Amino acid sequence: MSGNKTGNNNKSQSNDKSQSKIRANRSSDKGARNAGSSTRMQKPKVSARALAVKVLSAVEQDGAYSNLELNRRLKEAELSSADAGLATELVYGTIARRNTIDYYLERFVAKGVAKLQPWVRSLLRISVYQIIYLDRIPEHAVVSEAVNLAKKLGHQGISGMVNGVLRNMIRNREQLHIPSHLPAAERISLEHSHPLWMVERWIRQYGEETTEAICRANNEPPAVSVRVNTTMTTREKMMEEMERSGAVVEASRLSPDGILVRSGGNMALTSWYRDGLFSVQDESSMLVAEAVAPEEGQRVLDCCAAPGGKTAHMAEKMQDRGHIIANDVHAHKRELILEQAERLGLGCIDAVTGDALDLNKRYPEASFDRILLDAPCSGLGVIRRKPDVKWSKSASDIEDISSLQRELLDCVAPLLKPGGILVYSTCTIESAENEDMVADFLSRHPEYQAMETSNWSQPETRSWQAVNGGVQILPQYAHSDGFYIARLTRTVN
Ligand SMILES: C[S@@+](CC[C@H](N)C(=O)[O-])C[C@H]1O[C@@H](n2cnc3c(N)ncnc32)[C@H](O)[C@@H]1O
Repeated sequence: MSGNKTGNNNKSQSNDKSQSKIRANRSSDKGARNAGSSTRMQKPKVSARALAVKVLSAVEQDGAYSNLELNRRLKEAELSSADAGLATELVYGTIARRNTIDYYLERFVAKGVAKLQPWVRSLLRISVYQIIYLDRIPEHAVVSEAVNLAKKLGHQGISGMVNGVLRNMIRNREQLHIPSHLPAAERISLEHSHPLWMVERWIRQYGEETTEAICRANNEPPAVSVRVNTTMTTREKMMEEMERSGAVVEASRLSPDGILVRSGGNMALTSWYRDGLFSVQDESSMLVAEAVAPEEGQRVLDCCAAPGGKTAHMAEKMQDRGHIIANDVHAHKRELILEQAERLGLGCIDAVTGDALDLNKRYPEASFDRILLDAPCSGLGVIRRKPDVKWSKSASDIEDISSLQRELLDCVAPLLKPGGILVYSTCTIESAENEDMVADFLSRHPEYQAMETSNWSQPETRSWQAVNGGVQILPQYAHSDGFYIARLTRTVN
């Protein structure tokens, strides 16, 4: 019996290991391009592991965003591409697997993980991450690197403790598994490293099996995909050009404008990107403009537009003919929208700053053919890209953001022309922010109706759960981000 359990766990760990390997390859791809011509011979200012420890400590202690902190420190450190890849892997992997790692560490750290100094905790976590999830680094190397770093950052006592904990774990490796007899929520939370409250919430919404699939998918490395700027080229031509240069690409089955890039380096650093031939965007996110289906010459309102990915996609679909008002509450984000528009050569976008809750005071009733409300949300659909979201959000954040979403919908609803289309989208999988939100809106707005999802979706997406004119995309369906997209119309009075 126990042999079986261990067997299962080993299997899931080896799958996890191969997933991490893919993530590492992708990271070092990214590192290679990021490092660019500055791949240096001289000794780097800091090692990959020291950098990862500093980033993780800043995330935990100061609430820093892992991506910003990592990018800033990578720029300063000038690591080789391989080391930049390792540092990236250690930061994201350790954040993604934090629950599981701490569960294992807890048995070996005498005074408890919570009582450790933040940098020591981070050092132990990255070391356990390497031991469990990376098969390319020998265990003895993990221990000696950790001990050396502990000596450098602390003192002899700490390095001795680090040495003892890690060696003890390696000696007792058979203890590193999650008991299968635990209640489902607890087991999923520990095995796939998600907070218990989140797992319990998803089990209530989706059931155990789907919740486990969501959590497993959230630990996969995200795919790289680009959206072709159809005002400049076609998907076929773009794919041919990318293949000629050695990239491995395939056409997205979700979006007619999307290309999946299986290998080819950091797409945002290519001349194609600089010249505006494509944008880097997740496949689920590309479906939003598909649902809006803006037509040439129309007047479109994008209520919460920054940084402008979907605004630009809508402008491309309109062949840059018509008028899109791209609004965002943050003045500094207007620049981001303008940069996108300029890079992509799109002139029909008018970027404005203001609270979307005031849009009904700024524009006359029934003045737009299309409205996109890509609402601020809890972001629980993009955990693969931003694993910190798991640990930084709470159930009360979902309640707070839901009440803003409700107000936003009410405020922009009168601005749509009868017969027009309003798309409400989020990058979360929380029903309170998604189908329940739309059901509540429809119950209070008899002038609105849900539209058939099959009119805008691709054959691939037709089997996905469709409720109230909306499609709930879960991350395991097509290995794309979790999104909700609802398409509503205002009936002609
Ligand atoms: C999900 S993001 C939008 C992403 C964007 N649609 C894209 O595709 O690039 C939500 C945006 O809403 C903005 N936002 C938050 N509250 C807002 C409000 N009250 N009014 C207008 N914009 C708001 C945020 O600044 C953020 O940029």
